Amino acid sequence: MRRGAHTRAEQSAVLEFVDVVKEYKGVPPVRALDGVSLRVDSGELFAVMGQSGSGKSTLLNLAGALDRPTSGVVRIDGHDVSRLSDTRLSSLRGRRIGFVFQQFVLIEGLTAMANVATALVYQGLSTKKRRARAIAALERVGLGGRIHHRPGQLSGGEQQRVAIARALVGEPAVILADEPTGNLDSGTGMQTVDLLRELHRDGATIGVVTHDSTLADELPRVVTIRDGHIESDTSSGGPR
Ligand SMILES: Nc1ncnc2c1ncn2[C@@H]1O[C@H](COP(=O)(O)OP(=O)(O)OP(=O)(O)O)[C@@H](O)[C@H]1O
Repeated sequence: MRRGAHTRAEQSAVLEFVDVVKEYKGVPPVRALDGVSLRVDSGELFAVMGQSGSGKSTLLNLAGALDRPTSGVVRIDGHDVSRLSDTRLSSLRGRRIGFVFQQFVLIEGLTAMANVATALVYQGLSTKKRRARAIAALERVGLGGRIHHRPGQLSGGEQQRVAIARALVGEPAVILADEPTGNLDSGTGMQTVDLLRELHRDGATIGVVTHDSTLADELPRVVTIRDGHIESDTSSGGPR
Protein backbone atom coordinates (compact mmCIF):
# COMPACT_ATOMS: atom_id res chain seq x y z
CA MET A 1 0.00 0.00 0.00
CA ARG A 2 1.15 3.52 -0.77
CA ARG A 3 2.79 5.12 2.25
CA GLY A 4 0.29 7.43 3.95
CA ALA A 5 -2.69 5.68 2.34
CA HIS A 6 -5.31 4.57 4.82
CA THR A 7 -7.82 1.79 4.50
CA ARG A 8 -11.40 2.78 5.26
CA ALA A 9 -11.27 0.97 8.60
CA GLU A 10 -8.27 3.08 9.66
CA GLN A 11 -9.90 6.38 8.77
CA SER A 12 -11.80 8.13 11.52
CA ALA A 13 -15.58 8.03 11.22
CA VAL A 14 -17.18 11.40 11.94
CA LEU A 15 -20.72 10.08 11.60
CA GLU A 16 -21.90 6.50 12.05
CA PHE A 17 -25.47 5.29 11.80
CA VAL A 18 -26.03 1.62 12.59
CA ASP A 19 -29.50 0.23 11.82
CA VAL A 20 -31.13 3.49 12.87
CA VAL A 21 -34.89 3.70 13.30
CA LYS A 22 -36.67 6.98 14.06
CA GLU A 23 -40.36 6.92 14.86
CA TYR A 24 -42.48 9.95 15.63
CA LYS A 25 -45.29 9.41 18.12
CA GLY A 26 -48.81 9.54 16.76
CA VAL A 27 -51.72 7.32 15.88
CA PRO A 28 -50.36 5.53 14.00
CA PRO A 29 -46.70 6.43 14.68
CA VAL A 30 -44.64 7.61 11.69
CA ARG A 31 -41.49 5.64 10.95
CA ALA A 32 -39.38 8.37 9.31
CA LEU A 33 -36.15 6.32 9.22
CA ASP A 34 -36.25 2.55 9.00
CA GLY A 35 -32.93 0.72 9.40
CA VAL A 36 -30.47 3.32 8.12
CA SER A 37 -26.76 2.44 8.26
CA LEU A 38 -24.25 5.01 7.08
CA ARG A 39 -20.65 5.91 7.74
CA VAL A 40 -19.05 9.24 6.92
CA ASP A 41 -15.30 9.64 7.31
CA SER A 42 -13.37 12.73 8.17
CA GLY A 43 -12.81 14.90 5.11
CA GLU A 44 -15.82 13.72 3.08
CA LEU A 45 -18.19 15.97 1.14
CA PHE A 46 -21.54 14.25 0.66
CA ALA A 47 -25.13 14.94 -0.26
CA VAL A 48 -28.21 13.38 1.31
CA MET A 49 -30.82 13.56 -1.41
CA GLY A 50 -34.46 12.59 -1.47
CA GLN A 51 -37.96 13.82 -2.16
CA SER A 52 -40.11 15.69 0.33
CA GLY A 53 -41.04 13.41 3.22
CA SER A 54 -38.29 10.86 2.48
CA GLY A 55 -36.60 11.42 5.86
CA LYS A 56 -33.80 13.88 5.05
CA SER A 57 -34.53 16.33 7.87
CA THR A 58 -34.92 13.47 10.31
CA LEU A 59 -31.49 12.16 9.28
CA LEU A 60 -30.00 15.65 9.54
CA ASN A 61 -31.49 16.17 13.01
CA LEU A 62 -29.92 12.91 14.18
CA ALA A 63 -26.55 13.63 12.52
CA GLY A 64 -26.55 17.09 14.10
CA ALA A 65 -27.28 15.89 17.66
CA LEU A 66 -30.65 17.66 17.60
CA ASP A 67 -32.50 14.42 18.31
CA ARG A 68 -31.88 10.82 19.34
CA PRO A 69 -32.84 7.64 17.44
CA THR A 70 -35.75 5.43 18.55
CA SER A 71 -33.42 2.43 18.10
CA GLY A 72 -30.04 1.70 16.56
CA VAL A 73 -26.86 3.64 17.15
CA VAL A 74 -25.88 7.16 16.08
CA ARG A 75 -22.24 8.07 16.77
CA ILE A 76 -21.06 11.60 16.20
CA ASP A 77 -17.31 12.14 16.39
CA GLY A 78 -17.14 8.81 18.26
CA HIS A 79 -19.89 9.64 20.82
CA ASP A 80 -22.97 7.42 21.03
CA VAL A 81 -25.73 10.05 21.29
CA SER A 82 -28.10 7.73 23.16
CA ARG A 83 -25.60 7.55 26.03
CA LEU A 84 -25.22 11.31 26.42
CA SER A 85 -27.26 13.47 28.78
CA ASP A 86 -29.15 16.43 27.28
CA THR A 87 -26.38 18.76 28.50
CA ARG A 88 -23.58 16.67 26.95
CA LEU A 89 -25.59 16.34 23.74
CA SER A 90 -26.02 20.09 23.39
CA SER A 91 -22.34 20.60 24.20
CA LEU A 92 -21.43 18.09 21.45
CA ARG A 93 -23.75 20.00 19.09
CA GLY A 94 -22.29 23.38 20.01
CA ARG A 95 -18.65 22.33 19.71
CA ARG A 96 -18.52 19.67 17.01
CA ILE A 97 -21.31 20.53 14.53
CA GLY A 98 -21.63 23.57 12.27
CA PHE A 99 -25.07 24.22 10.79
CA VAL A 100 -25.97 26.07 7.60
CA PHE A 101 -29.65 26.71 6.87
CA GLN A 102 -31.67 27.55 3.77
CA GLN A 103 -32.83 30.84 5.37
CA PHE A 104 -29.27 31.79 6.53
CA VAL A 105 -30.59 32.58 10.08
CA LEU A 106 -28.31 35.56 10.76
CA ILE A 107 -28.96 38.16 13.47
CA GLU A 108 -30.02 41.35 11.70
CA GLY A 109 -28.68 43.84 14.26
CA LEU A 110 -25.16 42.37 14.21
CA THR A 111 -22.30 42.84 11.75
CA ALA A 112 -21.03 39.88 9.72
CA MET A 113 -18.09 39.62 12.13
CA ALA A 114 -20.33 39.60 15.22
CA ASN A 115 -22.66 37.04 13.62
CA VAL A 116 -19.74 34.70 13.02
CA ALA A 117 -18.25 35.33 16.48
CA THR A 118 -21.54 34.22 18.14
CA ALA A 119 -20.57 30.63 17.22
CA LEU A 120 -17.57 30.88 19.57
CA VAL A 121 -19.34 32.02 22.75
CA TYR A 122 -19.03 28.62 24.42
CA GLN A 123 -15.34 28.20 23.65
CA GLY A 124 -13.99 30.31 26.50
CA LEU A 125 -12.07 32.69 24.21
CA SER A 126 -11.46 36.39 24.80
CA THR A 127 -13.49 38.86 22.72
CA LYS A 128 -10.32 39.77 20.85
CA LYS A 129 -9.61 36.15 19.88
CA ARG A 130 -13.25 35.59 18.90
CA ARG A 131 -13.10 38.61 16.60
CA ALA A 132 -9.77 37.55 15.08
CA ARG A 133 -11.13 34.07 14.33
CA ALA A 134 -14.37 35.49 12.92
CA ILE A 135 -12.41 37.77 10.58
CA ALA A 136 -10.21 34.84 9.46
CA ALA A 137 -13.34 32.74 8.76
CA LEU A 138 -14.92 35.59 6.76
CA GLU A 139 -11.70 35.96 4.77
CA ARG A 140 -11.77 32.22 4.10
CA VAL A 141 -15.21 32.53 2.46
CA GLY A 142 -14.16 35.59 0.46
CA LEU A 143 -15.85 38.22 2.62
CA GLY A 144 -12.82 39.93 4.13
CA GLY A 145 -14.11 43.20 2.69
CA ARG A 146 -17.56 42.91 4.30
CA ILE A 147 -16.82 42.23 7.96
CA HIS A 148 -18.65 45.32 9.26
CA HIS A 149 -21.71 44.92 7.02
CA ARG A 150 -25.03 43.87 8.53
CA PRO A 151 -27.07 41.08 6.90
CA GLY A 152 -29.47 43.61 5.28
CA GLN A 153 -26.50 45.23 3.52
CA LEU A 154 -25.38 41.93 1.97
CA SER A 155 -26.67 39.94 -1.02
CA GLY A 156 -28.29 36.53 -0.45
CA GLY A 157 -25.13 34.75 -1.59
CA GLU A 158 -23.01 36.88 0.75
CA GLN A 159 -25.37 36.20 3.65
CA GLN A 160 -25.04 32.47 2.99
CA ARG A 161 -21.24 32.91 3.02
CA VAL A 162 -21.49 34.59 6.44
CA ALA A 163 -23.57 31.62 7.61
CA ILE A 164 -20.92 29.22 6.24
CA ALA A 165 -18.18 31.22 8.01
CA ARG A 166 -20.21 30.94 11.23
CA ALA A 167 -20.52 27.18 10.73
CA LEU A 168 -16.79 26.64 10.19
CA VAL A 169 -15.26 29.16 12.62
CA GLY A 170 -15.29 26.71 15.56
CA GLU A 171 -13.56 24.03 13.43
CA PRO A 172 -16.37 21.50 13.87
CA ALA A 173 -16.06 17.79 13.10
CA VAL A 174 -18.76 18.21 10.44
CA ILE A 175 -20.69 21.01 8.76
CA LEU A 176 -24.31 20.12 7.98
CA ALA A 177 -26.06 22.27 5.40
CA ASP A 178 -29.84 22.04 4.95
CA GLU A 179 -30.84 23.08 1.40
CA PRO A 180 -28.06 25.74 1.42
CA THR A 181 -28.88 26.94 -2.10
CA GLY A 182 -32.67 26.82 -1.70
CA ASN A 183 -32.98 30.61 -1.32
CA LEU A 184 -30.44 31.54 -4.00
CA ASP A 185 -30.66 31.91 -7.77
CA SER A 186 -28.92 29.15 -9.70
CA GLY A 187 -25.70 31.12 -10.39
CA THR A 188 -25.27 32.17 -6.76
CA GLY A 189 -26.23 28.66 -5.66
CA MET A 190 -23.44 27.22 -7.81
CA GLN A 191 -20.94 29.68 -6.28
CA THR A 192 -22.01 28.42 -2.86
CA VAL A 193 -21.42 24.83 -3.99
CA ASP A 194 -17.99 25.85 -5.31
CA LEU A 195 -17.19 27.35 -1.91
CA LEU A 196 -18.22 24.12 -0.15
CA ARG A 197 -15.99 22.17 -2.55
CA GLU A 198 -13.09 24.51 -1.79
CA LEU A 199 -13.56 24.06 1.98
CA HIS A 200 -13.68 20.30 1.42
CA ARG A 201 -10.37 20.47 -0.48
CA ASP A 202 -8.95 22.22 2.59
CA GLY A 203 -10.06 19.24 4.71
CA ALA A 204 -13.55 20.12 6.01
CA THR A 205 -16.17 17.38 6.39
CA ILE A 206 -19.46 18.59 4.91
CA GLY A 207 -22.92 17.09 4.46
CA VAL A 208 -25.52 18.80 2.27
CA VAL A 209 -29.19 17.85 2.53
CA THR A 210 -31.13 18.60 -0.62
CA HIS A 211 -33.99 17.54 -2.85
CA ASP A 212 -32.10 19.05 -5.82
CA SER A 213 -30.33 16.41 -7.91
CA THR A 214 -28.45 19.10 -9.88
CA LEU A 215 -26.77 20.20 -6.66
CA ALA A 216 -26.22 16.64 -5.40
CA ASP A 217 -24.60 15.60 -8.70
CA GLU A 218 -21.90 18.22 -8.10
CA LEU A 219 -20.73 16.45 -4.94
CA PRO A 220 -18.37 13.46 -4.68
CA ARG A 221 -20.76 11.23 -2.68
CA VAL A 222 -24.53 11.07 -2.95
CA VAL A 223 -26.68 9.14 -0.48
CA THR A 224 -30.23 8.85 -1.79
CA ILE A 225 -32.98 8.27 0.72
CA ARG A 226 -36.51 7.10 -0.05
CA ASP A 227 -39.31 6.29 2.40
CA GLY A 228 -36.86 6.21 5.31
CA HIS A 229 -34.43 3.78 3.62
CA ILE A 230 -31.11 4.39 1.89
CA GLU A 231 -31.91 3.65 -1.73
CA SER A 232 -28.39 4.20 -3.06
CA ASP A 233 -24.99 5.45 -1.93
CA THR A 234 -22.32 6.30 -4.47
CA SER A 235 -19.63 5.50 -1.89
CA SER A 236 -18.34 1.97 -2.59
CA GLY A 237 -18.01 1.27 1.13
CA GLY A 238 -14.73 -0.57 0.51
CA PRO A 239 -11.15 0.64 0.94
CA ARG A 240 -10.53 3.94 -0.90
N1 LIG B 1 -42.23 15.82 14.42
C1 LIG B 1 -42.84 14.95 13.60
N2 LIG B 1 -43.96 14.31 14.01
C2 LIG B 1 -44.57 13.40 13.21
N3 LIG B 1 -44.17 13.08 11.97
C3 LIG B 1 -43.07 13.71 11.50
C4 LIG B 1 -42.36 14.68 12.28
N4 LIG B 1 -41.31 15.13 11.55
C5 LIG B 1 -41.36 14.48 10.37
N5 LIG B 1 -42.41 13.62 10.33
C6 LIG B 1 -42.77 12.71 9.24
O1 LIG B 1 -41.63 11.89 8.98
C7 LIG B 1 -41.45 11.66 7.59
C8 LIG B 1 -40.07 12.19 7.16
O2 LIG B 1 -40.05 13.60 7.35
P1 LIG B 1 -38.75 14.49 7.09
O3 LIG B 1 -39.09 15.87 7.54
O4 LIG B 1 -37.58 13.83 7.67
O5 LIG B 1 -38.64 14.44 5.48
P2 LIG B 1 -37.82 15.37 4.47
O6 LIG B 1 -37.25 14.44 3.45
O7 LIG B 1 -36.88 16.22 5.22
O8 LIG B 1 -38.94 16.27 3.82
P3 LIG B 1 -38.86 17.80 3.27
O9 LIG B 1 -37.92 17.77 2.09
O10 LIG B 1 -40.26 18.10 2.89
O11 LIG B 1 -38.35 18.65 4.41
C9 LIG B 1 -42.60 12.40 6.90
O12 LIG B 1 -43.62 11.44 6.68
C10 LIG B 1 -43.04 13.42 7.92
O13 LIG B 1 -44.41 13.72 7.78
